[in-house]
Amino acid sequence: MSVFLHNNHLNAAEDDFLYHFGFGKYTKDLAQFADVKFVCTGGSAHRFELYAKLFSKETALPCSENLALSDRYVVYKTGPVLWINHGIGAPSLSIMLNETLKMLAYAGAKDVSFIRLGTSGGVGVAPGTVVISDGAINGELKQKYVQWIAGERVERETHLDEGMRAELAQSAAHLDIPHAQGKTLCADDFYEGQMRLDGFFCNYESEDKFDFLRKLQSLGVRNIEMESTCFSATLLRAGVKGAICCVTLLNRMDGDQVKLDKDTYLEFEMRPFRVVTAYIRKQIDA
Ligand SMILES: O=P(O)(O)O[C@@H]1C[C@H](O)[C@@H](CO)O1
Ligand SMILES: O=c1cc[nH]c(=O)[nH]1
Repeated sequence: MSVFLHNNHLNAAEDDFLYHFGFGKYTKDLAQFADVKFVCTGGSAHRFELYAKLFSKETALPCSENLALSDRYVVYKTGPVLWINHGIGAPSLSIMLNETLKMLAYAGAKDVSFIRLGTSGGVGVAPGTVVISDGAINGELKQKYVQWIAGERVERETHLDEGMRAELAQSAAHLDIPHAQGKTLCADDFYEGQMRLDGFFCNYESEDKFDFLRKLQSLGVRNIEMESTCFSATLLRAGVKGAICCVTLLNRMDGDQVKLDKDTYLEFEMRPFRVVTAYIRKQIDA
């Protein structure tokens, strides 16, 4: 199904400059994105440059240079797969999704799926576990994404594609990568919103934190990050399939600080990549 614009103010004949990518309809031939089938995204620019170049090496698909002309995001293309970082949190992710979805709509891309490859904090799961999300909940512990528009509170449904989740889980199993299925809490900050005790501010006690983590566990939550509700709700609204694959850097039941040595961090960061690229290569048989 085509990615189509949900905005009748945009005129097909007029220019549209995608400011945060640094290019637009009249400055870059967006037709080059017509064959895109997968958009892989996650927080850090360096991670997605690394992923794009590794995927290119493994598949012999050529890797573009960074197609973004701004310093906000990177956009790499390897055949039918785009690699775009989204920064930290829903506001940054929302900008990236809006501009990526417009770019794909202008290009006439069809049957595109988005996958978030990220890091997270585990809730009762060991560090290094790849959590493949079956739902996203917000800070109110509801499966909703809340936007404020015109001073009004707008609630959006969150949803993740069950077929993709199951196939990603199968891919993890085949690769012997420790994985779990569960809901993901999308917090609006890294410290108090995730009930860390090590932020600059902390007005609650340790037992409050553990009460909350146990409550999350009882709701089926297995990890905490900062983009899942915006990611899943925006894609549902756009009519595009989405999945979330985040490795845990720690078990929050055992502490708050991320204290991995560089090699372990890099090995953990490669786990979602290995799971997702095995899944993608099966789809595009590259
Ligand atoms: O994709 P990343 O690794 O950025 O996801 C998590 C959630 C926040 O973006 C960030 C906080 O450390 O990592
Ligand atoms: O604990 C963590 C680790 C990574 N990202 C988060 O949002 N929380």
